[in-house]
Amino acid sequence: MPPQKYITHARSSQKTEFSMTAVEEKFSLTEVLSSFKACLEKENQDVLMDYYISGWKGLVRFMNSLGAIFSFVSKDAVSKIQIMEAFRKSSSGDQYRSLQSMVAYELKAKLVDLNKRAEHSNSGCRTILRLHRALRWLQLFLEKLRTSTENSKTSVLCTEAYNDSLANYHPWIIRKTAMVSFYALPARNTFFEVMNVGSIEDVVTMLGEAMPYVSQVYDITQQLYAQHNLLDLP
Ligand SMILES: CCCCCCCC/C=C\CCCCCCCC(=O)N[C@@H](COP(=O)(O)O)[C@H](O)/C=C/CCCCCCCCCCCCC
Repeated sequence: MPPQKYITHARSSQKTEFSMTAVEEKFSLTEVLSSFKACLEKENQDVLMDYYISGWKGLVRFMNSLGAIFSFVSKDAVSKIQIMEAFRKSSSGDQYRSLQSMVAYELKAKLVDLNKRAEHSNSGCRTILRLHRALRWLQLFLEKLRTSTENSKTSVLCTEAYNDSLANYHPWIIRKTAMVSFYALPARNTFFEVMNVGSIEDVVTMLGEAMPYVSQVYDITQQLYAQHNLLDLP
């Protein structure tokens, strides 16, 4: 259950195209981020796959509401989500209950291509690594938004977050395409509106409360992958 303060204030009179789409789809960033809190199993700090996937699905819904220009990004995220859902539904689904159980299972069964993509080109470990890197971008971007000022440009915040995270893993052509698409991002105030959380102050409060959970999921995953030398999977 999301914490009490995470109350969504559905807005009835949004004016922009971005806002209308988000309202129609009932997107609330609060709910999406609460999936990342739910990921964390209390007893042993395992990261639960179903909530992890659910968090990503919510983010993709949000991204789709930003317009077709971001479809190249959401298509890639969707295909990775689908790979993980297929593993979860497969006969080995229980092994994919958490990121920890997935790593243990795939490594033991030699289901991960460690040096070159070959027989197991879409392993769970590799697929989650791509989403994990993107989670770092999200963490940086939302923190920048949280601490931004009225004059901050979302395209600049997004570019900075991208350059400090995902860009390090993308070839030139993807980096250029991503940079161009960032200019199409809505302005800061519109962004805050489409989050569907409430006033700017409410958004800042919500992000301050929710981001530590996203960071915890990121840190635990990073440690897990580092421990097993999986941070550079091809
Ligand atoms: C109100 C604030 C809320 C923000 C919500 C943001 C919603 C974000 C949703 C999804 C984030 C992007 C997920 C992208 C996954 C990228 C994984 C990746 O790196 N894939 C590449 C490598 O995969 P393989 O080829 O090795 O299988 C792949 O090549 C990438 C292709 C697509 C380009 C990705 C560009 C990433 C830009 C990220 C910024 C998105 C900006 C959206 C702004 C809201």
